[in-house]
Amino acid sequence: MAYQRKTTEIVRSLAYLRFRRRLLSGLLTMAAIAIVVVAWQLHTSYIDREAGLRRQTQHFARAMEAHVLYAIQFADLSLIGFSNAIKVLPPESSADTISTLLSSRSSSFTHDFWISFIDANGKGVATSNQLPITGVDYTDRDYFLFHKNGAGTSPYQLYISGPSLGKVSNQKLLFISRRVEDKQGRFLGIIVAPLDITRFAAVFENSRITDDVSISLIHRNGRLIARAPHVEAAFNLDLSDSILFAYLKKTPTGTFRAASKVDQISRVFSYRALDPLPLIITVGGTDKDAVWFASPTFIISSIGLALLLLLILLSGMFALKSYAKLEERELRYRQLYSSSREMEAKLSASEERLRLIADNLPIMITYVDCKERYTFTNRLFDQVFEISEQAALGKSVEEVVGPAAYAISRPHLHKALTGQMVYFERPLETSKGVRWDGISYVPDFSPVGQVRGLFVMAEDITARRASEATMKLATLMYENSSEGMMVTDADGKILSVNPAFSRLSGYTEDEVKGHWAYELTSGRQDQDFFRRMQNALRNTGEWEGEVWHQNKQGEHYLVSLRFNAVFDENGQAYRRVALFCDITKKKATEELIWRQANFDALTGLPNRRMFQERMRQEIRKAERSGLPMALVFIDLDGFKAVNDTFGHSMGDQLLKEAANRLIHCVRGTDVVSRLGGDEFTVIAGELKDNGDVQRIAQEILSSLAAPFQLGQETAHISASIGIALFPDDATDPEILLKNADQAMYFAKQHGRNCYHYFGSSLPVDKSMDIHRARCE
Ligand SMILES: Nc1nc2c(ncn2[C@@H]2O[C@H](COP(=O)(O)OP(=O)(O)OP(=O)(O)O)[C@@H](O)[C@H]2O)c(=O)[nH]1
Repeated sequence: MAYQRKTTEIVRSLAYLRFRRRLLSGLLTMAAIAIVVVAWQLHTSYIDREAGLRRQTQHFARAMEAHVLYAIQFADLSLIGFSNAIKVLPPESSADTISTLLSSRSSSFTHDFWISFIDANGKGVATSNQLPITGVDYTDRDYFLFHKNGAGTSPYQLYISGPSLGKVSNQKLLFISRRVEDKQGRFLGIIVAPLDITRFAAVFENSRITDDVSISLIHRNGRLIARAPHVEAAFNLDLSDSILFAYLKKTPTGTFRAASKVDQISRVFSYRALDPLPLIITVGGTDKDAVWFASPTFIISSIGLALLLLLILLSGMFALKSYAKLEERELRYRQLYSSSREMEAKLSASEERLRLIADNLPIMITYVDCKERYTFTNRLFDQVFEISEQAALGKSVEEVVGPAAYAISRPHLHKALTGQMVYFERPLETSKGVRWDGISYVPDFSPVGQVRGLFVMAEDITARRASEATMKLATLMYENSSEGMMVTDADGKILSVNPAFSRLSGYTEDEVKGHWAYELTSGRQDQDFFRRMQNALRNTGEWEGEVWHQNKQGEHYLVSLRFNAVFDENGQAYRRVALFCDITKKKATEELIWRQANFDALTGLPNRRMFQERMRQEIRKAERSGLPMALVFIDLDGFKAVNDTFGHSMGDQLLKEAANRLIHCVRGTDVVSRLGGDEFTVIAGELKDNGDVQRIAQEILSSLAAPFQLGQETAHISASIGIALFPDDATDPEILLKNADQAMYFAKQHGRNCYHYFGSSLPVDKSMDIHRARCE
């Protein structure tokens, strides 16, 4: 996922960058075009303005030309008039005459110029304005030299000299002059009109429509005559090396752009050569006042361009933003689409998995809608109800489960449809018998909280029900058994006991729970006993036996105990069940019976039966050890008389005393028995010395011969003893007894109070070896 997302982001970024690059180049192209268009427009505007300026300066130049020509012509007319007048004056006319003549007409002159007459010698004669020029030498003036020398070439030519200061007036003047001749053509002098150039400058100044306009009157010799503005500074400035004169060589009128030599301002100059006069009018103009960047065209263009650029920028940004949004949306859609596809695939897989799970679950799963109709069933459901899913879908619960099962389900169904979770158990008749199901109804809520159906799960609990019944029975048995029961863990720690155990031991379950089972024992058994028990439990899981327990009151009681192990699925014993039964009384009864059967009730000695048993045992022992064994048969002598004399009970008392004395006469390993009446036996085993039996017999004879104190009475008896040896005298116990009896008989026959050996190798009579008791 992380890798995919990263990849998507990279793709998006690249696309975005590509779009941005293209957009940027498009916008830059548009901006460049807009700038070019605006620049072209501005340029056109500039050209137009320049052309306008040219036209304007040309127009001005023509106007100024007219003005200058008019001023020159006007002054020239006066020159011509005075020239003709002087010409006709008599030669002897004095300077005063000429002065009068000039003065007479001075009122008709404007203040722009006056008239002076200079004689043929270059001396000032008179002026129209009464300036004292008489006698002033003008021979150095160019106009004097021109007219004097050039008389032959063009005697009436108007001469315009360069600007200069008046010698008398000291004013800035432009001199126009004519030659004056008499009728014979002799040179009389020069008539000069000094023109006040400030007048020109004033006219020029007044004619300027804007401050940046310059109007100049220039002489052909390169000297600047009059100018507006800066007339003072510009006067007589030498412009002969300026570009104007370069143009003049090409054409008498024209326009060019150049920096003014006077104020260094770049202007468009239009010039006009006032041919044939040696004068040039220049009018220079700038668009300074109509500042180019303040011009409407420029402003509009600039604003338009700025707006256009802004628009381009904004549209670019908008386009970028829109693209980013679009891309983002597209990415989102793509992710959504992808995730929805993934989700769809997951859902499909999940649905398949769910179906797989549902079909393989060991429980029935269905979905029932609000109308109690199945919309989903799993395989087990179909198998149990022996119906295909297709057939089950759309069918009602009652139709599928049958009226009997439905009658049980209906109230639960209705309860679940109210929104409650329901669990109940229901039997179902199937073709395989009765099946019990634990059924859960889980309501399915719509997003608005309404129950729109039920998830139904039915678990087969037939076995559990049966097991529960068994358990119930087992519990009943456990609780009501007369046998004590105890459950421990594998190590013997008590987990539970039943009431019978409590009755038996006096302990309640709480008192023994958690204790070790061996704590109940009385301590009568040794460690070996418990070790054997543990081994048996470990090896077989079972043990059975009798154990002495101690109850709560401290009393010991014997229990018959049976341990059985309960194994887990791994075959390990994890519980042990013990059954207890108090056998103390039974055991006592058995003991009594046994004692009664095997012991003499009067003396407590083994009786004949026990004697025989012990005989067999001793014979086996003798056989194993190879040591001889002796059977000593004792019969009391004169006992009947004791009975008869002192009574039966005294007889009994004597018998008991006799038994006691016998026990004291024998070794600890020897067995003393009473065969009945006044007959006793001693089994003396493992005889290492032949004298052992003899010593016993002697001891018995003397012991029994001693008087018996029976209450207030004293009784005297003796004993006759017969001895038979194993294996010498017999190997069979019965024969051995018979032989011993027989030997005793012979002892009795031979005087009593003695013992006699039975010897099998001797004739009966002779084999009898009678021994008298020491007391004899
Ligand atoms: N007091 C008493 N007498 C018994 C018991 N059993 C048997 N007797 C009697 O013991 C006597 C035994 O008889 P005998 O052995 O002939 O008497 P005895 O006087 O010893 O005779 P000999 O053996 O020949 O010396 C009989 O009188 C029995 O009645 C018993 O348990 N108690």
